[in-house]
Amino acid sequence: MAVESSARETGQARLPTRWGTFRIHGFQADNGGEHVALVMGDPAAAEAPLVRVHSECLTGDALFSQRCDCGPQLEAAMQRIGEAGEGVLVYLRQEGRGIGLLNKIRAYGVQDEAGADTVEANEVLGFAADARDYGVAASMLGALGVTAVRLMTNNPAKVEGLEAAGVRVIERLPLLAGRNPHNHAYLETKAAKFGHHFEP
Ligand SMILES: Nc1nc2c(ncn2[C@@H]2O[C@H](COP(=O)(O)OP(=O)(O)OP(=O)(O)O)[C@@H](O)[C@H]2O)c(=O)[nH]1
Ligand SMILES: [Zn+2]
Repeated sequence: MAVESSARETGQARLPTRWGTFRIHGFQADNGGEHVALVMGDPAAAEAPLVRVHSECLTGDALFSQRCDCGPQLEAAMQRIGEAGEGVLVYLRQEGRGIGLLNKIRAYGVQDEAGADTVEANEVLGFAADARDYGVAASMLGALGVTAVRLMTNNPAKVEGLEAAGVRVIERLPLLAGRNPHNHAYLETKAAKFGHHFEP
């Protein structure tokens, strides 16, 4: 995926959900990528609003896959923003840690057939273990008037990536949801190889 460094807003609308009514803002990245941000309250006026930067996972977010923890994390983040009455969910279309949906499915196949873990499978296919870039997320937050955040994530590379892109991460808030027998080994690999924090 070509590196995306900035995005411009293309339109916005009401988005009622189970957790309250957000405004959905559409963004187009400089390489044509399409991303959205769900906004509740007036995060631009807050010192450091609650923010989730969520990487697209069609299988987990929309198709109820239990191979990962993405769907329950997405729900938990939206619930927490709804309870707070203020915050931003940046939904980044960086499927499969940036390699895309079809390559992620190939990587799942390598995991199933060759016993590779999530990192090894990407490497077998010639990809970086994590090909994501957070420049576009920083650009979207900036367009929404947000420069400092309380970030819901377990991933230290996401904190570093956002800070390198100019977002001040005041606090990291754990987002523990959706552990199950099918994703246990995947989550252990994330902790061992990417340093994800899974302590409560
Ligand atoms: N290439 C690849 N991508 C995967 C795999 N499993 C999940 N993903 C993708 O990984 C991304 C989510 O990354 P995670 O590492 O689970 O979580 P994170 O966003 O880095 O960290 P959190 O903020 O704590 O959720 C989504 O884009 C998923 O589609 C896999 O086995 N291979
Ligand atoms: Zn997932």
